[in-house]
Amino acid sequence: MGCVSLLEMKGITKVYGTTIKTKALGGIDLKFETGEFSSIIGYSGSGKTTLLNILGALDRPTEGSVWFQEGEVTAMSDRELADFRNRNIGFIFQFHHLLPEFTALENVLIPTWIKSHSSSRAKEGRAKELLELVGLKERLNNKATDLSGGQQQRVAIARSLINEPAIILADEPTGNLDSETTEQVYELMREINTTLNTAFILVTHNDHIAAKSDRIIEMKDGLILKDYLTSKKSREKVWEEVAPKYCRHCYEDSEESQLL
Ligand SMILES: Nc1ncnc2c1ncn2[C@@H]1O[C@H](COP(=O)(O)OP(=O)(O)OP(=O)(O)O)[C@@H](O)[C@H]1O
Repeated sequence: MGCVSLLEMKGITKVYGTTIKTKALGGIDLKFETGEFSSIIGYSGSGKTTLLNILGALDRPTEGSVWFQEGEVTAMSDRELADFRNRNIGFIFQFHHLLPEFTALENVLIPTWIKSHSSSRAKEGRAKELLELVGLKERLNNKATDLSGGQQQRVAIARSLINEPAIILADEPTGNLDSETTEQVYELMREINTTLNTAFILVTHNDHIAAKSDRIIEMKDGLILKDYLTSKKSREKVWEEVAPKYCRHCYEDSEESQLL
């Protein structure tokens, strides 16, 4: 049984631990399509990161299956998984995991050291183009440690794109950035989404970013509480419903907002 969506999970559960067990995901079915820009939201401990890690084949579910187009990801060996991830999925994390002593250009090229289909000159050319796309044309040869937090995250975004993945998974990509840089990083992800048709799935606590997504998936206790497919027109309406729980600015003093 294949799948026609870009990425699909069927009946996914995840239990951590052997003696003390924590059920992080309680049976999830989700489909993601090419070019979708989705945000996963929910309180701390609701299972967002666990879900993202399973979607990205960084972790295996306890039960259920994950499909990428026609192939079953959960049936792959660890070696096949590593190759699958490298070819199809880009990752952006809150802490960008750049190699500090390497330049911006070298950091972007790291994923290509494993996947070597094109010539190194072509790859370097593409890495330079991507660094230009993220506004770092003048910083190619700066070491990662000599860049600001926002610039480092831009390098991480360029790096996530180097193997032309169909999908980018981002866990709190703006978690440690100020609001202006957050907005710039969001705009950049959107530009990539529209120009390259790359699907994005973000785990975010940032209500501005979630509010602008095409789709908002709300999790609670390891389950999908709601899955809002929004058009530009309906986005405001959806957010009016979701915001009372997640919008820090609207409900700064509420007990629930402290959990975010
Ligand atoms: N490696 C692990 N071992 C044991 N339990 C874990 C592990 N990772 C997560 N959990 C538990 O699984 C549940 C879901 O965690 P997860 O990190 O997916 O939630 P989250 O919604 O991403 O939270 P946050 O917003 O705080 O990052 C939580 O109860 C958490 O304590």
